[in-house]
Amino acid sequence: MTTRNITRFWEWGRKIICVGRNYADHAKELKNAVPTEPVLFLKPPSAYVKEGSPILVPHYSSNLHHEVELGIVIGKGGTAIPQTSAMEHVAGYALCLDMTARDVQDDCKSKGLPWTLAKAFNTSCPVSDFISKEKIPDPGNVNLWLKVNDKMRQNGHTSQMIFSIPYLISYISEIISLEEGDLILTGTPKGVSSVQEFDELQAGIEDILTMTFKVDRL
Ligand SMILES: CC(=O)CC(=O)C(=O)O
Ligand SMILES: [Mg+2]
Repeated sequence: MTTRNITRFWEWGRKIICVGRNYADHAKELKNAVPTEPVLFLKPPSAYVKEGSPILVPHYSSNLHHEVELGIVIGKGGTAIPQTSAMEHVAGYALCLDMTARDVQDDCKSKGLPWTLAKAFNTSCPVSDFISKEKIPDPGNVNLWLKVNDKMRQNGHTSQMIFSIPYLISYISEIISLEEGDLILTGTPKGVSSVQEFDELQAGIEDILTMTFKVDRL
C-alpha cells in the first residue's frame, strides 16, 4: 500500500477552495463591494503547477492577472468545524497564486455567469513547497509579496484579511466538507496586475520561502 504524504498535497487530487475579496484594498481596486460574507469559488486539482513548470496563459485570454495568496493545507477533515477548533484541522501552509483571466472574469461578471473559465484553467494555481505549521505560528500576521520581472507589484499582510482563517475554515466547512489534502486560498491583497508570455514572477512569504514561475503561452 502506498502512503500519501501531506507535504505533497498537490498530488492528492483534492479540491482547492478559494476565497475572493477578502482584502478591502483589493476589493476596492477592482471596484467591488467589500463583502459581508466570504465569496467562494473552486479550482480543480488540474490547476496545480509547481516551480519548474510554466504558468500558461489560456488561449482565450489577453489579460492574465497574478494574485498572491496564503494557502491553508487541511490536515484533518470535518464538517461544520467550530472556529474554536479550526486550527487543529490545519496541517500547514503554502504560498499560492490565484491566476485569473481578468478579461474573462469581467465578461462572466457582466453576464451573470460563473467564473470557471477565468479561474479554473490548467496552471491557474501555482503553489510553493509545503510550509509546516510550526514555521508560521500566527498565519494572520505574515507578509506576502509578489514581483513581476523584479518589480514589486503586491506587498500585503494577512492581518488585512476581512475574514480570519478560523472563521473561513468554519464557514467553508458548513457548506463544503473539508478533507485531508484540501487547500484553501485566502484571498489576495491589492496590486494585482497583468502578466505576459516570458514574464518572470517571484513571490515570497516573510523570510520563510520564495518561489519563481515563468509565464508561457500554449
Ligand atoms: C475579484 C477576484 O478575483 C477575487 C479573488 O480571487 C480575490 O483573491 O480577491
Ligand atoms: Mg484570488
